[in-house]
Amino acid sequence: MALETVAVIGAGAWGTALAQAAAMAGRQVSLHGRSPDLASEINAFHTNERHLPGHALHPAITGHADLDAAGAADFIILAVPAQASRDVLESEPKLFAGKPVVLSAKGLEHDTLLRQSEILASVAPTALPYVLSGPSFAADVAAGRPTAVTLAGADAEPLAAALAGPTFRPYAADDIIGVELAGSLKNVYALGCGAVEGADLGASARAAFLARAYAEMSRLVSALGGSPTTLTGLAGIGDLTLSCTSVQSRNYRTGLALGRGETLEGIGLAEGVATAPVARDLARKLHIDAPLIEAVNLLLAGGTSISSIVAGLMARPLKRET
Ligand SMILES: NC(=O)C1=CN([C@@H]2O[C@H](COP(=O)(O)OP(=O)(O)OC[C@H]3O[C@@H](n4cnc5c(N)ncnc54)[C@H](OP(=O)(O)O)[C@@H]3O)[C@@H](O)[C@H]2O)C=CC1
Ligand SMILES: O=C(CO)COP(=O)(O)O
Repeated sequence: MALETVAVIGAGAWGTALAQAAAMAGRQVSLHGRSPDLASEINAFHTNERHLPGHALHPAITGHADLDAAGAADFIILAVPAQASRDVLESEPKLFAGKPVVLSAKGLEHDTLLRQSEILASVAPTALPYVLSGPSFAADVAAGRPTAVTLAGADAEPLAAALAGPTFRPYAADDIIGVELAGSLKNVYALGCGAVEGADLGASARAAFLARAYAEMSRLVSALGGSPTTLTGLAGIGDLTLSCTSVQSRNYRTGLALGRGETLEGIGLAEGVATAPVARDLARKLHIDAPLIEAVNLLLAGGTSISSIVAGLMARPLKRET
């Protein structure tokens, strides 16, 4: 199967960074947003100042304000926010039929509780699903800083090779479920870790939160059919650590602001806010103990102080560490 040309749908920070990585890997890239002004900016100036300021984009990237040119691409990368993926897929389902589609949003769908690959399967059942996840900030990828990610799907090696460059290293994997859940859940935990920091609860509390988040995530991944081994890799502990410790993460910064009692304006997309109630509902449905996801939901709902949320967590019955 030819993998020379790629259409990246979603010209936000991540879509633009992945377009840059694909172009640096030698691919011809069409980058599809929804603003004619942005398409003109990409074509005339090779920049995306709104979503990825300060980066010179590779000349192999062309900007588009519709999906017309995407049909000719050998494979597609979908990079719109998790709650927008269905709309985009449903707007042009034939575009995805029979093609490799790399899903890169990190979130679970409201109401349906579906993962991104489940949404793709429901809209375009013949599409070939792949999931790209792992510790990778758009600005780092676009700047050509060394980044390693997981690319999960059937026989993912050729696609990994098509995206690999001197500074972008995808590792092929099989476990779509585990990789998707890890990418989605880490955003919820990043909110919690940010809040721990924002409320000045200390570095010990943050490390405890991170370790217990890993244990909780392992329970959920196992119960939902993923492999806990996936969590030992880039998409698991790699991304959880990055997002729970770096102020570059919008989810972490959102948690920081919540912990400090500040407003959330200007931080940008924090996928964990939409995914937190979905993760809670999934855990409850499966009778999985998920106290940290419950705690983050309490925090997001407002009306309960952080100190009483933390007191509730600390007062839970003592148990063996599993
Ligand atoms: N930024 C990062 O470092 C990383 C992000 N991700 C994931 O990538 C996904 C996208 O995030 P990111 O690019 O950062 O977000 P941004 O906010 O930077 O960009 C979102 C993009 O999606 C477009 N969009 C929003 N809603 C719709 C819609 N309904 N239909 C079509 N297009 C839409 C926006 O268009 P418009 O500009 O017109 O509003 C914008 O181009 C998220 O799931 C995130 O978790 C994953 C790894 C790293
Ligand atoms: O997923 C990311 C890094 O791997 C980006 O994190 P934020 O969406 O929290 O900025």
